[in-house]
Amino acid sequence: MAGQFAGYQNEIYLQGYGGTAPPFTTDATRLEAAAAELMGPEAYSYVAGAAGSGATASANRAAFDRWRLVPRMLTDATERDLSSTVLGTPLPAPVLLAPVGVQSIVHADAERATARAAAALGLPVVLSTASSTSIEDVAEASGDGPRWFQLYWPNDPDVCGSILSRAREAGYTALVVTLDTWTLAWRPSDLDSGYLPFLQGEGMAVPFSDPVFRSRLDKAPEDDLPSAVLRWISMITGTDRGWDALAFLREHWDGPIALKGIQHPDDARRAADAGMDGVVVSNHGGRQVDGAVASLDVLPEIVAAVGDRLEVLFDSGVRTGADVVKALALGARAVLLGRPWVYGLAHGGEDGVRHVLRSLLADLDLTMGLSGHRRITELTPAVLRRA
Ligand SMILES: Cc1cc2nc3c(=O)[nH]c(=O)nc-3n(C[C@H](O)[C@H](O)[C@H](O)COP(=O)(O)O)c2cc1C
Ligand SMILES: CC(C)CC(=O)C(=O)O
Repeated sequence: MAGQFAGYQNEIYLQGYGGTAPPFTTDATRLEAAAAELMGPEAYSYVAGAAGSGATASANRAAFDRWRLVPRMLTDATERDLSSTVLGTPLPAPVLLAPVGVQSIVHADAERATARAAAALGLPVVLSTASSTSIEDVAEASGDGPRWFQLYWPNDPDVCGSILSRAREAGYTALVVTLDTWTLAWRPSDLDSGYLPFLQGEGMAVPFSDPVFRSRLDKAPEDDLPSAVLRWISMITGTDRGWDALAFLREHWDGPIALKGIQHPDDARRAADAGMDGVVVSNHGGRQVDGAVASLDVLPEIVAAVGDRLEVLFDSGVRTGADVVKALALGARAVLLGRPWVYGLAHGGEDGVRHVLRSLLADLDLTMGLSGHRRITELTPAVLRRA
């Protein structure tokens, strides 16, 4: 197990990085800057953008900086095993690819490239309902790789049931239900450019390939795109459903279910009361409520509230190996990574995503070892100090 991921460091040095594999950097900030040059300005603004003033997106990063690792010496951490099981899925490391919609605006290979890169490393993709590739096509690209499905919850029960059964059929094992985006937030950069990918039919592969959704339309999407898009958007927006409605999902999904976008311990308790298997503590990477609390700042209290009843996953702001260690030490069972691999996709399709993931895993592996930790279970709040 020694160097299972850290070996990528040697590979990079040996090939004289500067280098042969895209995207030519291992640093999250430079990666984003280089992606900005490659992507169209609208697509870049959409991916990088945040709600409002960007206060929550910045707060997500600042929260990591308030915690520091305290490395231990002579612990014999040369042999390391980062493996873990998350919502029933055995993983080589507790890292997942966060659900990210409309990947066709970033690279022509879109979700297929991402699925292949993740499968090569044994990390799960969480396929977005707003995917630009169908559930079945991504499953094929993912092959034997682990895959989960993220639901934007249609208020038409038959459409919802149809999408869920397709995902189960296609081998997606866990369901992530996103609750924080029942309507899009105020996003100034997209508003200023008037850019909303969905209105151009991007990110519609899941509903448009669904026979039950299609039966709800007067005209097929191929004949009347705007009406089909608006019909779908009207199905997934609104908060007409309450906590009781989770019973429907429990009935229609026989695998684990996690609720994404949880930021308050009482909501986490309600998730547990509703028989959910997990929550994802997340503020959607600062893309929804501007001024919302940093995701990492609420993680400890949510773990304290429900950590013994369900699995607490985490996202928003993870950029480095040390960030992963900090979130796991504060009680996260696993972390989801968002924007960085999307920038990798922009750079080099499958190779770019793989490079970003391998870089993060190598950094995580080395940070664990150099801090004196051999296993994920050794990460507790005791390995951190407040800065
Ligand atoms: C371009 C983009 C599209 C996203 N699409 C979805 C989506 O379809 N479903 C979802 O639950 N979250 C979506 N998210 C949110 C991510 O799953 C995740 O919560 C967030 O990106 C994590 O923050 P990070 O980017 O700082 O790592 C999206 C994020 C971005 C940047
Ligand atoms: C609204 C979604 C379809 C995409 C999303 O989650 C996002 O842009 O943050």
